[in-house]
Amino acid sequence: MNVMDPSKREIWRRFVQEGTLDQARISKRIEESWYLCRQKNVDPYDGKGKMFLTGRLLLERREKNQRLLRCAVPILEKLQQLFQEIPAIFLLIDQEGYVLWAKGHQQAMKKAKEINFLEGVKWTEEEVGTNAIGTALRTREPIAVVGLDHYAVASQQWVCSAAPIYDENKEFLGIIDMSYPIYHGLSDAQDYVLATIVAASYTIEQQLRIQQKENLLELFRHGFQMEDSASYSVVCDDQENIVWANHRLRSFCSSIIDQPLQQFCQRTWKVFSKVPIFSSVYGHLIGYKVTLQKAQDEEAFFCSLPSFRFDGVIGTSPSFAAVLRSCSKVAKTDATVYLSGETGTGKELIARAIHQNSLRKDGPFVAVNCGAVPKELIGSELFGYVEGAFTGAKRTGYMGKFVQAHGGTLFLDEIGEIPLEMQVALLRVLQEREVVPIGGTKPISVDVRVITATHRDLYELVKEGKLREDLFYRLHVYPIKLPALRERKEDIPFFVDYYCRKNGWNVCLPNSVMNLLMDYYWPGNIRELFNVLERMRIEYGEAVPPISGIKSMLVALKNDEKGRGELTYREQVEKEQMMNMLEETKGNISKMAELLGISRSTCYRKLKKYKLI
Ligand SMILES: Nc1ncnc2c1ncn2[C@@H]1O[C@H](COP(=O)(O)OP(=O)(O)OP(=O)(O)O)[C@@H](O)[C@H]1O
Repeated sequence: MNVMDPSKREIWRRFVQEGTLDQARISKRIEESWYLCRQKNVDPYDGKGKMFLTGRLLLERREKNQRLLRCAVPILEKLQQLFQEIPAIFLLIDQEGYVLWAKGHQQAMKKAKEINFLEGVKWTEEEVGTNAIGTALRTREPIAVVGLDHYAVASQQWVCSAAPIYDENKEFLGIIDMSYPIYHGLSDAQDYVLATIVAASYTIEQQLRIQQKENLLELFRHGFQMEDSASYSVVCDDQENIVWANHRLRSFCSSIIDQPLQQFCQRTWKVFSKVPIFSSVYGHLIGYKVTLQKAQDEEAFFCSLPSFRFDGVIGTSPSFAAVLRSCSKVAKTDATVYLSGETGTGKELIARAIHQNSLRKDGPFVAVNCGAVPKELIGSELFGYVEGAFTGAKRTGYMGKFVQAHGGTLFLDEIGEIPLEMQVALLRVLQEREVVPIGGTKPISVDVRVITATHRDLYELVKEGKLREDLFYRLHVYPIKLPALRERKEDIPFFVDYYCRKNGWNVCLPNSVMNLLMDYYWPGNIRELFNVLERMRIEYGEAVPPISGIKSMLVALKNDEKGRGELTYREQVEKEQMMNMLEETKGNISKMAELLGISRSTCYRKLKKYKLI
């Protein structure tokens, strides 16, 4: 049918004025659309665009459709060049009918402006009546709408051809359109124009597929770099669908690929870090590198202990879960707790957790490392002294740790280091709940819960004659044994995650490094593990640490440890103190001796003994 066919105007007039339609003279698609427009109360005498997106909203919509724009715009621009003699415009429309992009011949753009056929306008059947864009949007089929096929007068001077675009998953993305005001040079050319538009939409779809494959390859490349990561790592596309998962995660869950990240995580996993990945060719966002953490075990554990709070790593080991279970039971009571466990296993942290979960939580928590206090001062440190009690005593006297802890908890670490003569006094305080400061006569009542700890077996100390048996029974009321780190190796990755999170260390530790950490003996336990991680952080920053470097770090540590093994606990504490002083005074021995309150020659002797000079 000729675009100018005058009989068509009569068909249209009779439909909009009298409601009758000569169906033989009009295509099925147009007929269907006209009825729809009438049902939706579209004004046939208007049809100009009315619904616009403002600048920011349009930008957001373009952002959302950037993938489509990136593939379609170069092809539409190519078409425009090919048709440059013709006063036409080319448009890209999103899934909801908003014009994302429009460009064309100046003359056609001017005419389009008169009917608000511009970027940002909503060009659907409901808004402007039957038109190629709106009808293709509804039917998802290519269509040419010519002159009086348009339901509303505003577009009746136009010939428009539109075709839908689908992505690789057959999902509808939008429409491309070529429109021109009725033009004699192109009469009856609408079929050819439509064919061109359909071919262009096919080319865009191919381009989308190619880019999708390129992006996927790039995402995989990022994934392969994390294959050996000791953490649980995934790579997602820009829509946050998982496209790749590392070996460690795949060994947990085999059907992870293609799942939306959020759906996969649910309550079992937590996102630990999420780093965007940009295309190396076009620079746009193509996905994310995501590190996950297991949430399930901690959550499951807390479900069974809803009221116990522990601000540290729990992990998945049954041995530590048992420790926390005991803590949650005893925390509610006032019983004296005895914590045993090697150095650095978290005894102090557990003592604090018991305090924080007890009724005394608003009172003080006072910790004393009995092994670090000179033997002759332990009495005054614990029980205090009155003014002028001994030479060198403070003029004001000193409130001992028992009194300081009144209403709260006193944590006596390395209780085995308390000299025997002081143990009698300690026993009395524990029995009477009163302290008499050194040099004083008046007892002071103290309401203190006592938690003690040693890194040695308490009963061995009794057998060796270093601990009074009666004191042993006073202290050994509720014993809790903390497992060594080597007995809870499965928790090491959780400690590593915890350390990284706490220190903002964004590193990808390969499996080989994590295996080394898990195989090490860890005589210094958690404290030592954190020290090693600290060294790794200083040495390698966010670069992947080489296995050889970590190996030699651990060998050096082992050698250090051998030397330390020959020292008593007190000597170890002293050595550590001297090392710190040496650093603080920058090797000035006179100053060091002065600070330590010992003679220069004693200082020399001790430095030699500990092989520090
Ligand atoms: N479960 C845990 N989660 C996080 N950090 C922990 C945990 N357990 C221990 N740590 C950390 O390890 C280090 C050693 O812990 P802590 O001082 O409590 O051990 P300890 O057994 O009392 O050591 P020592 O016997 O040498 O006094 C501390 O930095 C502590 O914060």
